[in-house]
Amino acid sequence: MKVLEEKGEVQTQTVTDYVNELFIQVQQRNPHEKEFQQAVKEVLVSLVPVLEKNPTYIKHAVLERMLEPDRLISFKVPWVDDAGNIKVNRGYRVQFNNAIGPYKGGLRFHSSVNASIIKFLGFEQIFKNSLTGQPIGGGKGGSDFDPKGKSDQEIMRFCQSFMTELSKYIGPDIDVPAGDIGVGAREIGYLFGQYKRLKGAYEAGVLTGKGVGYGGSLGRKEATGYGLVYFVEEMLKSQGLHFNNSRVVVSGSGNVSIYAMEKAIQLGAKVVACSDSNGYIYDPNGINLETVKQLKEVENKRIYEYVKEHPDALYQEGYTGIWGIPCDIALPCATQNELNKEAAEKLISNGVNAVGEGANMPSTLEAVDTFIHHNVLFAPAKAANAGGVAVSALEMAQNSARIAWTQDEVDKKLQEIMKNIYSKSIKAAEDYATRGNLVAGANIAGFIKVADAMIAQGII
Ligand SMILES: NC(=O)C1=CN([C@@H]2O[C@H](COP(=O)(O)OP(=O)(O)OC[C@H]3O[C@@H](n4cnc5c(N)ncnc54)[C@H](O)[C@@H]3O)[C@@H](O)[C@H]2O)C=CC1
Ligand SMILES: O=C(O)CCC(=O)C(=O)O
Repeated sequence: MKVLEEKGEVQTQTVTDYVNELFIQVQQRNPHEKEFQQAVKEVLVSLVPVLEKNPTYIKHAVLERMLEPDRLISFKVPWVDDAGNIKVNRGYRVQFNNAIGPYKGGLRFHSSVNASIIKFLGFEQIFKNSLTGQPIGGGKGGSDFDPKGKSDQEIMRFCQSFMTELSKYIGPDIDVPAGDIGVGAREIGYLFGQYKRLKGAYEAGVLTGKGVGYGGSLGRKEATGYGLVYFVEEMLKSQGLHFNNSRVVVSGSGNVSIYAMEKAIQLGAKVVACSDSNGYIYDPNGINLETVKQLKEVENKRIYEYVKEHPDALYQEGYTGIWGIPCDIALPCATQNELNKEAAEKLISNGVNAVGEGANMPSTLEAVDTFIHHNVLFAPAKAANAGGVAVSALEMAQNSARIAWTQDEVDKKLQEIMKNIYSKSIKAAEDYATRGNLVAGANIAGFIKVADAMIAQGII
């Protein structure tokens, strides 16, 4: 491909051809991995102006090297259920890129988990982690194990078996997993216990999201949801808007969703709807967060139970209908591709001002284009949900220094990090002629730091 003249002018068409060819290679090398291909496509399109201005990234084959994970580990996870039956699940860890720090990213336990989902998450994590400004590379992992309906003892046995294999590949300076869908403080506790037992050493920094009593950071539980709202507030402010007095719809009712609702309510918003994978609730009086926390964090119940305590609220089966509820701000916080073009159009026709992605890749490519085309303020996941991993990196820092910061100290650092990510993304969008487009800005700013580190470190 003749695009490598470092000093010569590189034609727009040529770079676009180069990027298109790269995408075809990704499709051929990763057939059937539609989520991974989707995540790659969004990034490649954003990077065209960067490659035009800096052909050195093409010369050094930075993208070719970045699109191939350093390694994808897949392993057997045998475990025994309460009835004595032997079960086998598949575990994964993708170690995508460690140019700027140890691999870092969560573990997802959900029946839908496969290589494509783990690779899309790991790929996005490279850019997100770079945006935080902290020394963390990109990784992700998980299993097709579904914790729903499993007893505590079954979950413990599964986690112990999973860690028995995973422990061969991780370490505080190698790869540091954390939680994601289906993995919270309970699972991290079991995983940490097994790692400690296998290594015979207390390596606190090997996992983040630990309980605060044994090396976890105050504020980690809240970090992704709070960080999302801090980011969106910054974006709203640029247009003279605020959460105060706004009407908000938040999908999901897990870790990210609950703390996004909490911070939005603290800032004066009225949150009128949330959901789980079965359906959604609409409460015209504003969601009672204590009830949601009790159902989801304590009792592990379905969201429809909410209406038993709040008779004015309505429950609807199906999770996409939530986007038909009129709101000023929509925060998709459940899972990938939960918001499609049709849902985006519905939100727009109902007058939505802003969308902030708490989940990873919750909007389809068509939905993102629709929001941008209609000038809806749009905060992409890589930037907007980076608060979780950012506080994970703060947890690693506290573990290394053997100190513990207060909730307030952590929260101040989180606010600062989210503001920086916002301004970095806005500036990158402006520098590369995509003014106001945070999708492009976040991809570009995240990419440049990692790409420069890769070039500095040679062909590896
Ligand atoms: N936990 C964290 O720190 C971070 C999580 N994320 C992303 O946020 C999203 C949510 O993660 P968590 O809150 O941690 O998980 P969680 O397991 O605590 O909650 C997930 C929520 O999404 C719902 N859900 C799952 N599949 C769904 C579907 N198909 N339709 C509708 N709802 C569905 C579940 O019912 C639950 O309410 C995921 O995309 C995750 O990758 C992103 C950054 C950090
Ligand atoms: O805290 C972490 O390391 C992981 C967070 C995560 O999985 C994510 O940002 O999607």
